[in-house]
Amino acid sequence: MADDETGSAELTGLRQSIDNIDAALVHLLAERFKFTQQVGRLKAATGMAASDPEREKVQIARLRALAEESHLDPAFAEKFLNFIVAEVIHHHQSIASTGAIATTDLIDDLPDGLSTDTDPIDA
Ligand SMILES: O=C(O)C(=O)C[C@]1(C(=O)O)C=C[C@@H](O)C=C1
Repeated sequence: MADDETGSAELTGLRQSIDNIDAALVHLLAERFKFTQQVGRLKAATGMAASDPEREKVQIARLRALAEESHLDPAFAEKFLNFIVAEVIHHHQSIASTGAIATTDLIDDLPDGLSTDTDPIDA
């Protein structure tokens, strides 16, 4: 087989694994947002604040340590968590003020390189 054919077959195989992982990430995020939606309802019903900076500090420290163990850039892990948590807080605020997650809500201050124009919850 010519080198370019070998390379292209290998690329296809690698992309299959990447696609599987991307699918798993979407499923995991969907489950996470289902749970945070319940947290948002609980917080709204009991008058708790949407955000909890102390909890976030613990989560960031834990994820940075896990990232280091796994040879993932800890700064990326922190940025990724912050991105998700910012969206969750937005949802919590929507639930508290309207009783529902506003699908038109967008995050304005995204970390560099991250952007969204859709809501992660397909409610
Ligand atoms: O644990 C909470 O209190 C949440 O609201 C969940 C969550 C998260 O997404 O992990 C979101 C916002 C808080 O600031 C901290 C954590």
